Amino acid sequence: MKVTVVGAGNVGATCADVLATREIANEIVLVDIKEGFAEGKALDIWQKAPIIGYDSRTVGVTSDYARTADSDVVVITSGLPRKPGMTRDDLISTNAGIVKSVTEQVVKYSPNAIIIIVSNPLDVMTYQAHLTSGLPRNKVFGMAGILDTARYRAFLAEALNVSPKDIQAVLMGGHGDTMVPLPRYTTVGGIPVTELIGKEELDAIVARTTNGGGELVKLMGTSAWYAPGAAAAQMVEAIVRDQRRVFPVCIKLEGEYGIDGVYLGAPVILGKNGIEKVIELQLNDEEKALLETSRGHVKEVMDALDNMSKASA
Ligand SMILES: NC(=O)C1=CN([C@@H]2O[C@H](COP(=O)(O)OP(=O)(O)OC[C@H]3O[C@@H](n4cnc5c(N)ncnc54)[C@H](O)[C@@H]3O)[C@@H](O)[C@H]2O)C=CC1
Ligand SMILES: O=C([O-])CC(=O)C(=O)O
Repeated sequence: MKVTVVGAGNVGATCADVLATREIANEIVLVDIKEGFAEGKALDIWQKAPIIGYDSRTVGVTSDYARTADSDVVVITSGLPRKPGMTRDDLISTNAGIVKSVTEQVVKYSPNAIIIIVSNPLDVMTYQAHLTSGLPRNKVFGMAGILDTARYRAFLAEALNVSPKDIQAVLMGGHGDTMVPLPRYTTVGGIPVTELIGKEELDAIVARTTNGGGELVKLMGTSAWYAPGAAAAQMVEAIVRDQRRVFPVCIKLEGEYGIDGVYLGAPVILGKNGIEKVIELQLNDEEKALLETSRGHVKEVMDALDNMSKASA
């Protein structure tokens, strides 16, 4: 299996490192626009192989997409991260151009690849990649839900003093302030979380999760990368190993949840064809209202992208 990761910065290099360390693909190509940067990161990861003990090969290139040809999966992380005081949406004008030009090169050399978008604003950059690639929705989708639920699971594990492995959770909606955590679907070793934690503490954890990216931006001056890179690698693994994992993923909804043509997080089955199935939960009225708010917000940003594209045409 051949996997390309575009953007050799914090998230892209971490993703490539997890892919190599866990031998998820035997060939991993890292691409960046900055001269020599991807080459250096790939070489460093390859030099870690004898120490940790893996044989996945990492190769770095500067904008040489011919070297990415016939990739099975491509992860796009290229683009600016936000700084304190910014929202993810503030990145739209710069990152839309980057995601567009990168996607053009990716599909030119790997027309059959499955594309996973990571660049922000996530839902709208996934829309951009879909517009540029012309790929069906099962082959171009975004990473956010695994990260958002991982944060939520980590906070809960700390509060309950249990292993994060035993916390199962799903969330929906856009990757931003309007994300829709679903505590009703959270279990701890099969036990509904509401039996183990009080409402006030759970509400505080949900609120911290919603602001999970912002908390790290404030602490570090740039956004997170260890968990995001690992989350993207976990999606690649589900695809290349045809695991049929159930994850929340950003996908174009086509009638599910009564929503058509908007990119939002929803639970799916992820396997060798990319998105194998969108799972429809029976949301209650409160959850439906939160999802509607999220839909409205993401649609506004999608419309802003359409207007930007018209203005520059
Ligand atoms: N979906 C999610 O949950 C998350 C998304 N992100 C987003 O991922 C993106 C990357 O974040 P970081 O890795 O921290 O940023 P970074 O600045 O460390 O790395 C970005 C890399 O993209 C490269 N790049 C820029 N234009 C390019 C082009 N045209 N072709 C190839 N490479 C290009 C840059 O040279 C840089 O090395 C940001 O947009 C960030 O907001 C970050 C964390 C989580
Ligand atoms: O917060 C950011 O800008 C990066 C991101 O999407 C996250 O870490 O959730």
